[in-house]
Amino acid sequence: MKNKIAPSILSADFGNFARDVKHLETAGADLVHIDVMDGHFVDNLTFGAGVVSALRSQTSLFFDVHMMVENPEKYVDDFAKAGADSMSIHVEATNHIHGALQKIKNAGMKASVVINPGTPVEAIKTVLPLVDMVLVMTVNPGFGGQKFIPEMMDKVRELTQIRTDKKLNFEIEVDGGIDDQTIKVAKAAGANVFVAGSFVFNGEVEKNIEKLKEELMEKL
Ligand SMILES: O=C(CO)[C@H](O)[C@H](O)COP(=O)(O)O
Repeated sequence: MKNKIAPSILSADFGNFARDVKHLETAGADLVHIDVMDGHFVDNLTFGAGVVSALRSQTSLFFDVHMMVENPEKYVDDFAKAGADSMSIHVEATNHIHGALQKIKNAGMKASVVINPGTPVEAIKTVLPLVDMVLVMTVNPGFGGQKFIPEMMDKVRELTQIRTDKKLNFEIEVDGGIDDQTIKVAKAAGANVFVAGSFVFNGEVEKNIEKLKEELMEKL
């Protein structure tokens, strides 16, 4: 599967949000990772569909929206209208994960399921045939700048094996603490979509994305 770098705009300059998002295209990003937080599912608040809609005109890059909100199924139509290309929802955030993923697909977006560090792969086994991507959190969600949890790689390896055994096609994304070292560990385990916030936005964005891509090309 193609390796993709997905900068998390949680670490962008909120005072120059449009400029930072626009810049990601020329800086070599493959996706824009957009962290939506509601102050309930996680202890932080960010932005909603209105901001996504405003950013849509800034770039043609794929909008990978990560919903850290309770009952995300309530917002599917709003984000589809705002121009989201995919919506990732937590299995821990809804009683209706299968129906919520179907709703996302019916709204014309790619559907992705997310598991927190404390949640086993077992919890999402029944929806794997339905999803375009699985997001394995490599930190507890809510804040950027946390340390990568290496034990999560067992889950990435387990998902890679299930995908082969069941002949499924979902991508595997990792999110949290991804830098020029941990990206290699995640790739070796089987991930192909790498979310990086602080590593990308701390310093020169082009150089940081280039560094991550170089590390992906290195032989392990
Ligand atoms: O989902 C997130 C937090 O909940 C962020 O996308 C993630 O933490 C990225 O930030 P960093 O690369 O700084 O760890």
